[in-house]
Amino acid sequence: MGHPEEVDVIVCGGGPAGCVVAGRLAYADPNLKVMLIEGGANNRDDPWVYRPGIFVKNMQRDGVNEKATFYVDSEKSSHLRGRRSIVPCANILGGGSSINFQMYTRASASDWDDFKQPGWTAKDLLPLMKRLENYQKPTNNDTHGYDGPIAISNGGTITALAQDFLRASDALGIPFSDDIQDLQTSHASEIWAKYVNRHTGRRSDAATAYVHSVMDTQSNLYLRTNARVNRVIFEGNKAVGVAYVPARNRANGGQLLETIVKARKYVVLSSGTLGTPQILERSGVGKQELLKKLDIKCVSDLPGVGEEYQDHYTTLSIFRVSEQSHTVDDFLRGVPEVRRELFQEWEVSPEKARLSSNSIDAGFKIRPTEQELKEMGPEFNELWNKYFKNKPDKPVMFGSIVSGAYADHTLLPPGKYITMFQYLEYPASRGKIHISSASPYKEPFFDSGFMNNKADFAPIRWSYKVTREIARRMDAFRGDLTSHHPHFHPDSPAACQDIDLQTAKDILPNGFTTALHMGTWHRPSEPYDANKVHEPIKYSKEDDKAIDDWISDHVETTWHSLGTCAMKPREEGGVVDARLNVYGTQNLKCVDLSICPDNLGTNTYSSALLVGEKGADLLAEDLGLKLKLPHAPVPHAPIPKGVPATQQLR
Ligand SMILES: Cc1cc2nc3c(=O)[nH]c(=O)nc-3n(C[C@H](O)[C@H](O)[C@H](O)COP(=O)(O)OP(=O)(O)OC[C@H]3O[C@@H](n4cnc5c(N)ncnc54)[C@H](O)[C@@H]3O)c2cc1C
Repeated sequence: MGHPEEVDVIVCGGGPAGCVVAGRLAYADPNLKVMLIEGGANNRDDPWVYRPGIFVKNMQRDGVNEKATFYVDSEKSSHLRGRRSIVPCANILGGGSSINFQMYTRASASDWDDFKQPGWTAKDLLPLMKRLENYQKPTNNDTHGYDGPIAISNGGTITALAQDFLRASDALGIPFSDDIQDLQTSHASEIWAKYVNRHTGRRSDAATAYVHSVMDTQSNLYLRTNARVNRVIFEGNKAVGVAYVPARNRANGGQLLETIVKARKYVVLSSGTLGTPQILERSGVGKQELLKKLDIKCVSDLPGVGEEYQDHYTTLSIFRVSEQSHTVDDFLRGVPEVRRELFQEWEVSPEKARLSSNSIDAGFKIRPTEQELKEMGPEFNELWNKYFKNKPDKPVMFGSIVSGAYADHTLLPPGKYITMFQYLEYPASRGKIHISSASPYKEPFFDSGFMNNKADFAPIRWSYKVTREIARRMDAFRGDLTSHHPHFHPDSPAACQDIDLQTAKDILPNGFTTALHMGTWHRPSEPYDANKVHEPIKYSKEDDKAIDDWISDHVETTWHSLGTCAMKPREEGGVVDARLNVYGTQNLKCVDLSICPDNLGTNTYSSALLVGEKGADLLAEDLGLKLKLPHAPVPHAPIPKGVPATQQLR
């Protein structure tokens, strides 16, 4: 079917927020013509999307994986000891929800209240949080929903390592809770839920939930993929359409090959935190001086566009575990028989298969004690007093355990691993993104801003220590993988220790070099026994410095970009108002995580969906529509036939 040249609403960018808006509006009124334009490929029925356990593959930067765009810092950062950070971002229909790690968490109530915008308090948003969820876990609070299109469950399996982690966390004063995603809990651990449908074993992505579901039953939702939105077309300051170009500039002698589509009622920008500000600037909405320099006609002078970029920061430390542990290392390494077994298991019974899981089964949210605060230095304490002290629902750090090494296995010795993730939830550092040319094919100027505020070091340092203490108290623990830890002085009591000799013999029982005396390379300890671990490791000032250097060298994105088109007053650098209208324009809204004026303490898929739901409500009001609840039934084709598929390794 050819695409119309004019529709009612154009949604630019098919991430979670864009999918919610396009799907909800099209489903509300079959006579409303809605077009969704997405820069990446269609995700429909792609087994490399819908099988939860293969998610790591989406992060391969090998020139073949097209599901992600990798934003690289334009300049080296002195805060990262001369390194450039890299922020991967989705490039596929469904956006982040088609490639993300599927970890389900939610922001604290005060995060939304802190936006200080009418209609955006946690109380206002709670009904929308509920209407998007198909919550498939037992719970004893009233904040979840059961009839929505997005499935949340524990996935196919929970590893014994997760229980080991929860017991060890409890020993350290982090109590177990049934549900720490109740918008209030800020210091507890839980079995970490996943965006996986427990009945089908599939990833619960936003395109399947909101877009394919509507396209299966109605014909008023037009989907254009592999098409990059170049700019919004204005008449005066009124948005009346968009111009898009092919995702690859490989024809037409390098000239722009624009296709114009008209929008009778609204243009919605949902191209994500790193995409939306670029479209705005190319369209003449941004800082006047920048637009002038690039010869772009200014429609609205908004210096806040592209500023105040935020993320969450991750460090990861890797530990050895016993050979008896169940980890996904051999699957990730590509051991053929293990891979075949797991893929076949998924084809036969996806609802209970190991692949119907991300192997991230447990995690915690934590706040420091008074004593810990004293050790965290003046910069963090100042931030604490301003930001956290009177907001008891805000955690400072998240932590989680992966049952395997989240790392390139070619760099690791044989054996089994767990990875401890430490996530800083409310960094004080800020970055920015701006176009460097009017061409949609030119790389933008990007500064992630990671660690450019000193206050961000102390909480990461603290949580590195906490997760190390947890690992040591786990029954499965067999040492630190020294390459993935700070380089402490060998004489320090904090120095990392690798596997003991028994574990070495378990890994390579017939190896001629197992337990070889080359003492400087392997510093084996006494056999590990978690029952004997009672005292925490003591760290000197020098050790803390080693941790801070390690943070500078290895801190990474948590893939939770937000904040570049903030919803706040125009005179404070705001880009959109509380109804998500772009200041100084008409018929133009931004609906994605770029609109967040402050950080949200959560893995951000839930928040992107929520912003999409709120945006859909606001647009429905503007258009005089009533959204239909529940949403269209979510398709799950092709239904597994109980036989192994042929195209498993592509
Ligand atoms: C690798 C990774 C792992 C993550 N893990 C988790 C997790 O475990 N749990 C969790 O809760 N969250 C996770 N997230 C975060 C979550 O997925 C994102 O916060 C969420 O997807 C953001 O939604 P969005 O709608 O704002 O934008 P995005 O998801 O970024 O979607 C924007 C879309 O717009 C498209 N686009 C961009 N520019 C253009 C253009 N010019 N024209 C047309 N289309 C364009 C992009 O291709 C993309 O599809 C992860 C994200 C990533 C990338």
